Amino acid sequence: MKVTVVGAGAVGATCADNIVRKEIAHEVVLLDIKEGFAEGKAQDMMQTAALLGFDTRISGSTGDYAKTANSDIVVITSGLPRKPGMTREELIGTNAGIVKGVVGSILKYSPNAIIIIISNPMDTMTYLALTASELPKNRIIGMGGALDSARFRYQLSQHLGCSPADLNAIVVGGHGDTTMIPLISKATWNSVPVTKYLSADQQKQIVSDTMVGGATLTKLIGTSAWYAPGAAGAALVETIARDEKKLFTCCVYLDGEYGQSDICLGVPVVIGKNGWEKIIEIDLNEEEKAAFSKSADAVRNMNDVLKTL
Ligand SMILES: NC(=O)C1=CN([C@@H]2O[C@H](COP(=O)(O)OP(=O)(O)OC[C@H]3O[C@@H](n4cnc5c(N)ncnc54)[C@H](O)[C@@H]3O)[C@@H](O)[C@H]2O)C=CC1
Ligand SMILES: O=C([O-])CC(=O)C(=O)O
Repeated sequence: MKVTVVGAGAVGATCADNIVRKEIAHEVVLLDIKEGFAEGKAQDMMQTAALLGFDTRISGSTGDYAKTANSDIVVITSGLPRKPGMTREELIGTNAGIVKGVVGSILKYSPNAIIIIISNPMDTMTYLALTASELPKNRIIGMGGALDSARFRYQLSQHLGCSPADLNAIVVGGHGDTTMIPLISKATWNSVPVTKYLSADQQKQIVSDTMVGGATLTKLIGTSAWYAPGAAGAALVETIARDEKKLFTCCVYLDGEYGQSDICLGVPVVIGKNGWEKIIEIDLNEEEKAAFSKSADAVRNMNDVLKTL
């Protein structure tokens, strides 16, 4: 199994580090356009092998896509992160060109790769990657919901005083401050609905803190987060590499599911060796359905911006 991570910045390097530590692939290539940056980070990670005892090989490359040839999975993290006060959507002008170029270069050398998109605005970048590449829809996966769901479980665990591992909770819809939908009505703590233990005010707080999870960290750190985003990217790589058939919320192409078409949006999917293999349609209540449709409208408006660039 060979994995390429494009973008050796905060998210890309963390994702690669998780992949090598867990020996998810036998070979990892880290690629960046900044001269020497990916090579340096790869060497630094490789020097942890003797300390941590893993056998994965990681190497770096400055823009030489030949080194990524025959990758099974490619994670795209290249592009600008937002600064405090910005929305993810504001990154579209710069990141669309980067993502489109990277997808083209990757496919020249790895025509069979499954591609995971992390660069923001992620829902629109996933749609762009799919429409520009014309790959089968199952091979393009946007990473956002896996992260947002982990943040939702974190927020719930803080209020419930429990382990996030004992919680089952997902976020669907877009990966934007106002477009994501934490499904609190469906969240359970060891199969008991969490709503049984939380006041209406607490529930409201948890939902809104989850939605601005990325913005909150961007304000605290000065740039956007990377530990959980990198770990979420690696979790998707692991599920594909090991054909685990795990359920994650991912941004995938909808063709009538959830009442939406010609859009990539976050829904629960089964992930395995073929990429995303099956969309799971859960029953949303009226409020959740309305939120999903509003989220789709906002993402569709961003997709329309692509035509003007
Ligand atoms: N979908 C999600 O859940 C998340 C998305 N993100 C997004 O991921 C992206 C990366 O974030 P960070 O790693 O924090 O940024 P960063 O600035 O630390 O790293 C980005 C890297 O991309 C490289 N790059 C730029 N153009 C490139 C090209 N054409 N080819 C190869 N490499 C190129 C840069 O040199 C830089 O090293 C941002 O767009 C950010 O908004 C970040 C966190 C979560
Ligand atoms: O907040 C950002 O801009 C980066 C991101 O998508 C996240 O951490 O959720």
